[in-house]
Amino acid sequence: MLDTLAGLRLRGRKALAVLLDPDDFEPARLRQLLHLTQQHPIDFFLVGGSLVLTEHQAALIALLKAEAPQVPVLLFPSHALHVDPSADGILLLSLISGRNPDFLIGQHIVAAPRLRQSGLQVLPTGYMLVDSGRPTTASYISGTAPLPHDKPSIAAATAMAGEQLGLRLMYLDGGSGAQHPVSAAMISAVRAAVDTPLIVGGGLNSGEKVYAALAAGADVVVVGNHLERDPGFLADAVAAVREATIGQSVK
Ligand SMILES: CC(C)=CCC/C(C)=C/CC/C(C)=C/CC/C(C)=C/COP(=O)(O)OP(=O)(O)O
Ligand SMILES: O=P(O)(O)OC[C@@H](O)CO
Ligand SMILES: [Mg+2]
Repeated sequence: MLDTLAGLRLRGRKALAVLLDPDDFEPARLRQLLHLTQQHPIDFFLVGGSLVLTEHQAALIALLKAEAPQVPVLLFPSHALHVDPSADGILLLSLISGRNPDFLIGQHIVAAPRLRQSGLQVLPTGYMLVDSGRPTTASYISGTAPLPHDKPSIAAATAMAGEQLGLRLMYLDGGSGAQHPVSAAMISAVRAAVDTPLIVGGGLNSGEKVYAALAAGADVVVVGNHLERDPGFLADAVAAVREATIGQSVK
């Protein structure tokens, strides 16, 4: 999976990941979305939420595997308890924008033996929360301050340090339902600072915002909340990803 992501970047091919929150799992609505992905294909499912209060994660993954077996499912965990061997891989997040040891290394120690046993592909990911205009669940739950929105150079140095420590992907996240997505200036500063694939998400609720994140240097964009509310957004997001891929190849 890491090679697939690195390959996307080398070929200038942009990718779309759809985030599904187990706590919002409604099988009928999910089937409708999965049906739409046949017309508008996506690259990955991310499964996770800042809390995961319900027991729906396994059922959600089972439904994805049954109805869209060709799309890889990556866990996007907020806690060691969320390791589930029925997915294909896991974004093993280290919250490098924060200074909470539990989310830098603590949860990882608790998860390590089960993770090894699970056979999941591990994708070591430098996870950076970025201020998006209001407190987000992820920053509240992790007890960390996000990176300042208007300081691309801090984000770039943070990503650089993450890469030097061996992390293989970087994820800039404005947080679920962000008021302002991560800025183009910050995305391009991080893009210039590291060679890893770059994932960007949070508040991408229009085709224009998806395109802008990709044009600034994201390799993968994540859409969650807005798609849960309006499945019709899938067509716009897929079109924006295709356009950004074409834009990349004519550069
Ligand atoms: C080591 C393992 C297996 C887990 C720890 C993983 C770490 C360090 C997580 C970083 C901190 C954190 C709370 C991340 C949240 C990531 C996530 C799943 C975001 C999506 O959830 P939201 O959409 O923000 O929340 P809602 O549930 O409110 O929609
Ligand atoms: O739900 P949205 O705002 O699309 O954000 C997706 C993801 O990046 C949040 O962690
Ligand atoms: Mg959510």
